[in-house]
Amino acid sequence: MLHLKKTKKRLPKAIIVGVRKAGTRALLEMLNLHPKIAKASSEVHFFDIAENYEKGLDWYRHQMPYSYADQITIEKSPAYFITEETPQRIYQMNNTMKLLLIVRDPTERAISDYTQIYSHKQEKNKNYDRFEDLALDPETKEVNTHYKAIRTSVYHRHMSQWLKYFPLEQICVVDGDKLVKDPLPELQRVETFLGLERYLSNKNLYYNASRGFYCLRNDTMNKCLSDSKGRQHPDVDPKVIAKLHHYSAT
Ligand SMILES: Nc1ncnc2c1ncn2[C@@H]1O[C@H](COP(=O)(O)OS(=O)(=O)O)[C@@H](OP(=O)(O)O)[C@H]1O
Repeated sequence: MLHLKKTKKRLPKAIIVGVRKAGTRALLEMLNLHPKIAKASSEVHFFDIAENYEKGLDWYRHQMPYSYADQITIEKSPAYFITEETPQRIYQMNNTMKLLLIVRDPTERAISDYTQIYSHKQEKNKNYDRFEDLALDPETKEVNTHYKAIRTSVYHRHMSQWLKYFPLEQICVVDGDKLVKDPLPELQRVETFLGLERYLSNKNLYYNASRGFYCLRNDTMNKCLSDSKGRQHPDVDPKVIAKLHHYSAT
């Protein structure tokens, strides 16, 4: 009881705003190994879903974990990054909010996004188009810039909305490809950005060869992320990949 008295639900001081399929869950879970971080377990979707936003800040606070005064509450909702209203809404709540954005090679991210939807369709025994057929315009055979998985990967377009409200110093961009290969340096950059003492070390991370990813450990547990992370991507026609790479680079 005494313990509970010291804790309460607090609004986040940092938010992982996206990008979907870039490693948002890995980033949140890894940061949560730090004793000064308290994470909201599920995606809250407060700022991007009108129905939730209308419930107000008390509702939002209620979705947060209990935390001590010296902890940083953090939530992740990857759809925030691409939802136009979100930057202004976060700014209105707290213009000192620290924003974390994790990105990944845009073409790989688009294929990962496709793979998630494909896998959900398969679970329901539904057919789904090939990635190539969605990613290219059926007539011109050029990149289909209307396809959502491709639009989401145009990071600079979404970023410009955030920069209308927040200075770059308030946005920490994490390299999702580096977080997969060698997570600690990325995590240490985030610790510094959040004003936290260095705590995370290689003791908190171990490579699991069968998963092909780093997994997490502290004094009481060790765990890998769920199987929905690290799905096998389809073999995509290299010509389509080349077109997408070219599109991202221009
Ligand atoms: N340590 C570790 N373990 C497992 N997975 C890891 C890890 N680090 C990064 N990733 C990558 O995270 C990708 C999923 O990204 P998100 O968590 O942002 O997806 S989601 O938007 O919340 O659905 C997921 O993408 P896919 O491989 O395409 O499934 C992973 O590559």
